[in-house]
Amino acid sequence: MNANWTRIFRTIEKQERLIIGLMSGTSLDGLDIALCRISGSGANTKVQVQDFKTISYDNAFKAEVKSIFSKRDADLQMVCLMNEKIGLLHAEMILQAIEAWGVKPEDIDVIASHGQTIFHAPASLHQMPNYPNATLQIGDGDHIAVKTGIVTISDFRQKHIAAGGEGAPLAVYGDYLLFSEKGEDRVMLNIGGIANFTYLPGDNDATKVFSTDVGSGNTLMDQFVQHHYKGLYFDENATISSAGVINDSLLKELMQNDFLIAGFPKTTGPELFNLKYLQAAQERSNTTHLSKGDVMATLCRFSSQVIINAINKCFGNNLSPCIYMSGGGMHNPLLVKQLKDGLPNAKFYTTDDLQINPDAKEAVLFAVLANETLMGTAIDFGSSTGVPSICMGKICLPF
Ligand SMILES: Nc1ncnc2c1ncn2[C@@H]1O[C@H](COP(=O)(O)OP(=O)(O)OP(=O)(O)O)[C@@H](O)[C@H]1O
Ligand SMILES: CC(=O)N[C@H]1[C@@H]2OC[C@@H](O2)[C@@H](O)[C@@H]1O[C@H](C)C(=O)O
Repeated sequence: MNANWTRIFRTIEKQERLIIGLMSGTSLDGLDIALCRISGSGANTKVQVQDFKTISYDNAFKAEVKSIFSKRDADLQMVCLMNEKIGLLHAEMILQAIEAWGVKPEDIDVIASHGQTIFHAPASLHQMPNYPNATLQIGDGDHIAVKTGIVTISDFRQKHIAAGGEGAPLAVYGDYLLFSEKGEDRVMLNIGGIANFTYLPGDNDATKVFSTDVGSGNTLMDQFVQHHYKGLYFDENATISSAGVINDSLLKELMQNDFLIAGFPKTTGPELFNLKYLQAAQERSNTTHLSKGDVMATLCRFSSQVIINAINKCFGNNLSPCIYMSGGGMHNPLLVKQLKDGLPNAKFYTTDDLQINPDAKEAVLFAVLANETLMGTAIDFGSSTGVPSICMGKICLPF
């Protein structure tokens, strides 16, 4: 038998597995690396985050990824080259992180690699008859496995599509396994480039659980800042947006999109929410003359309003869910204030209150998905929620 399988069987038999979860999201800021101790599986999963680090991408690399990111006319050779380059870079970053933590590669059982999404095209977005839901993550897992010598599970989203989903959000699985709590209606709200949430009903009924994207979290604000403010990558602490004035006409036009009124679950990306989307809304509302600060103030309000509307739609205005935030947008004070003002009945927390560092949460969820790939059994999420009962990921062997 190939010795890789002996190793995988030993991993499966262990009481506790050391799994590295990786996430590199739509913000393209860097690679999140979470070293997780995971025991059990399914509803008995226990995770302890032993170490966490985000290793930033340098500007030249960000520019390379941006040249092919969510672009319909991307250079195909560059896509091909970047598939290898991202895999190699992620492997180097993992080795750098574990060296800093004093951990040896042979102590790690598995790496769970999300890769870098470069295009997300659910049927609702591409609107091409006779083509399925589609999504593409690059940064090949074999490079990570070979360079680190660690079994790597990668490319989680394809199985979700094969089983009838849109390839996202995958947070639903880990959120359900780690954070469901009897007696408490929970919303696990992640404000990354795209904002999404998982609904966890207090009766723990898996058939009611779902996860959905709601719209732009930070991506429109980030894109606007990067385009108009030389040298800035995002609106740190909402300095720019706080100084601007919300323009109601522009806000109203930003809210006019079929995606925002479609039912749950649904997914999207910067393929929809981009500077062209903003430009079209500005033209429709005659606000192309608006100051940069006022545009930023309006974009921040747009992000908070789509989140508020989606949570209200899920709970009705009178219910009082507990909202556990994660993702970079929870560090934006203006956005969070608007959420709190707009959802006065909700109680706000962060996943820190559930012992998971909010910046690490998505990387941890991929570690949990890899644990399920090895150990899990199907969970019945019912037929109505768009959450297929499956294990995901491709196993890449080191030799
Ligand atoms: N102090 C801060 N003030 C304002 N915004 C912030 C702050 N810190 C982080 N952010 C926002 O968070 C973003 C990074 O978020 P995050 O790392 O969660 O994104 P991501 O993982 O790439 O997204 P996704 O979940 O869509 O894949 C930054 O680009 C910025 O917009
Ligand atoms: C296709 C893709 O990469 N989608 C990401 C993105 O970032 C946030 C949102 O859009 C979410 O749908 C998803 O990531 C998280 C981790 C998910 O699948 O749950």
